[in-house]
Amino acid sequence: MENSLPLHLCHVHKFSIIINRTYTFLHCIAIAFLIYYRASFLYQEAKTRTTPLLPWLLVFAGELVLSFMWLVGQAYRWRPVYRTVFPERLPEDDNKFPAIDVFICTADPKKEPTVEVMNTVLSAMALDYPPEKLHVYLSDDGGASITLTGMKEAFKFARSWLPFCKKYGIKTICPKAYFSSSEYQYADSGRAEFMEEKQKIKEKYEAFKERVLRAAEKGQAEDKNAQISTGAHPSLIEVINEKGNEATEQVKMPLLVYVSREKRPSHSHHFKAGALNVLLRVSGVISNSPYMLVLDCDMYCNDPTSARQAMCFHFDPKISPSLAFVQFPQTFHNLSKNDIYDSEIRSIFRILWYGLDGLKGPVLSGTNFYIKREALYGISLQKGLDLIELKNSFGQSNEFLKSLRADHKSSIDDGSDSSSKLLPETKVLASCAYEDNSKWGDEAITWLWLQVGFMYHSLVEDYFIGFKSLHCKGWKSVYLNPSRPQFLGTSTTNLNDLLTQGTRWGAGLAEVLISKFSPLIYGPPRMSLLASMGYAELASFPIYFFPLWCFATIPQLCLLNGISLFPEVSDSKFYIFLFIFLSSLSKHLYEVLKTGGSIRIWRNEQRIWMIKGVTCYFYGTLNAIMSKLGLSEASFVPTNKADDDEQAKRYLMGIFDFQTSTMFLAPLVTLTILNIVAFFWGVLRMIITGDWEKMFAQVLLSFYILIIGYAIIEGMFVRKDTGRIPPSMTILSTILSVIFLSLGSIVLMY
Ligand SMILES: O=c1ccn([C@@H]2O[C@H](COP(=O)(O)OP(=O)(O)O[C@H]3O[C@H](CO)[C@@H](O)[C@H](O)[C@H]3O)[C@@H](O)[C@H]2O)c(=O)[nH]1
Ligand SMILES: [Mn+2]
Repeated sequence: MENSLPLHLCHVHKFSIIINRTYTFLHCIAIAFLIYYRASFLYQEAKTRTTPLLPWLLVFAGELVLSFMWLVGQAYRWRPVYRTVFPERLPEDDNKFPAIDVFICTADPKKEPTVEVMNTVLSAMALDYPPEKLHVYLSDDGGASITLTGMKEAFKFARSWLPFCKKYGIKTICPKAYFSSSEYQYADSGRAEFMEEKQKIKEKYEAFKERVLRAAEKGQAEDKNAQISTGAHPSLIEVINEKGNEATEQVKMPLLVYVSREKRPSHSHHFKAGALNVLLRVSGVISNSPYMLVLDCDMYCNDPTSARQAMCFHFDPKISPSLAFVQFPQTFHNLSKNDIYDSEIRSIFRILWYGLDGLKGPVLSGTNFYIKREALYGISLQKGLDLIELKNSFGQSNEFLKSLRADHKSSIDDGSDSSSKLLPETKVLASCAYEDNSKWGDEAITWLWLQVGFMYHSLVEDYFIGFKSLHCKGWKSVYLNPSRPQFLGTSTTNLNDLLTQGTRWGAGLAEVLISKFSPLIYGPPRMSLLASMGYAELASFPIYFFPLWCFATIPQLCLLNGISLFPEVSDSKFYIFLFIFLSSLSKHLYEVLKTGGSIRIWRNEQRIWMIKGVTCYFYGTLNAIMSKLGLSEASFVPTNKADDDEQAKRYLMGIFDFQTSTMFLAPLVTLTILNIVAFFWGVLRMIITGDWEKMFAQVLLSFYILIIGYAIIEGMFVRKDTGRIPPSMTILSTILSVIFLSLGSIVLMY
């Protein structure tokens, strides 16, 4: 019986497909008309033209970029699919399950508080999976003693926490979340024994937390002058489970390993991708599980069943051979109902990934995925392998090379004491020099199979490896978004963090876009055109800066100079523009509403798209170009996961916090001022001349920008709190707009 029932189902959403394709068709026709209208202007004789060429060309270029983005984005709308799984149909015998290594990365104990990181560790240890098949590795790029101390404390607490979760079938397996959730308050509250035990565990948790916090305070003082500030430290690997204690242990515990790789200023450490590659090697010689779960340090497991859910796919012989990973969405515990910054990155996880799942599979999303080890090694482990080739690719460690053999038994399986025998080897594997003369992270395409691990080419290592090393090589992925969030993380909830993160993503994506791995060039020979288009839209996201800057400045400048850029309202061609404008807005609104959103969420998404477009996408593209020219170096500044009360409060109340750098504020405020001036001038002009048709489109555009960006006007003129836009910024931006207007008007005259 067991075998006849499917482990998972895939539903194609027919209704969405019909709506989406009809919309694509109609919008396409309208865009064709638009292009025809703009292009025919160029064939007019110069003398008969009523509009100067330059602004016309700029706006046309902006429209072309927008149309291109829209077109490649249709890939996501072509065939969205939704999946369900039936973990209860998996084999009952624990022995049949493959082992899983969990990789958790942390980098900076100041930005990533140790107690939170340990909560993630504890939640991963408490996954509903045979404990002897679960191995949890924490990579500590900060090399901070507090993290190691924290792990030892966490392990002690896990001895009580894991049995408690198991005994009572606790769903919220992250202790911090559990003790502040309703599951704690109400579940099973009738049973005295349960309540008593729960109280005891809570006390133990509090004590654990206290110890870690105290150690952190002490550690901060010690670390101040030590290695952590220089970013250099030797490698340190420690297996936390004390050997010999196992017999006395009441419950079996998953293996817990601390890994801090060596860091030297002379060696580029390649940020998270570098950390993950070290984890791959170290775990390779210790547990060598065929599957891995990758987690950011702030992404805790919110449900014990994700591993079994993922296995529903990895167990299916029909799709398993080509399946690289199962991706769960990133979901967050700190979101406000009025998510003004779109911290949820809503469209990605609620719309786009379903679309890709119907083509080739979702993009690897950095965290929350169960991936096959073999897919990351870039070779088929079954085949006979040449030793020299292997050393050239994987480095010199014989122990590690042994782990590549299909018949290899990991040191854990064969019962040998991993901590004493293998630790010297793991130190070598975690050293800076190990990757010299190897293919780890290498993006060269000299020989198709010669790339190993996570790629170093881009700051969005997740996107890049998913594209280049997995999907382009024929691997597939699936997207699973069950109604109960399986993982919950901390999202950026203030403007400064959001834009800093956005700039990093923008730079990473633009890096890929302008490289030889640009999805539209590198993709189509290796995967379907539609899937390449999906990847291309993401990679091109940063270039939204161009149309957004054009549309926030050129029509306004022209308006102030009495130059019309769009057809008059009485001209039938005006309706092409109106149709395109309204059709894109309403399609966006439809998608938001269909996925459970509201008009307010739609407004928030429009606004944050504009804000990011003129700031971080612009700077991201700039960074990518600079680093391509060798003028600057990439940097990965981890986001802040410690809460700032004042900023968090503002976010929860839906109020923008403008405490960010001039670099981000100046463009926002300048463009807003420019649009205020243009709008009022335009209205005045309409009233005075009585001719409202000629400039209607331009006035409407400014009006739209102003109502969507009203929060900025409020920040400048209405608010008095510390999160407002400082008056000095308003003055600076006014000066900038005057300069822009004067220079622009001079250029327009020629
Ligand atoms: O040198 C570094 C820098 C970062 N990290 C870790 O990488 C993770 C992600 O960093 P975070 O600061 O949270 O960045 P986000 O922008 O929130 O991360 C998103 O974007 C990254 C790519 O830019 C992906 O790797 C992440 O999975 C994705 O959640 C965290 O666990 C960090 O500790 C390291 O291990 N080493
Ligand atoms: Mn993060």
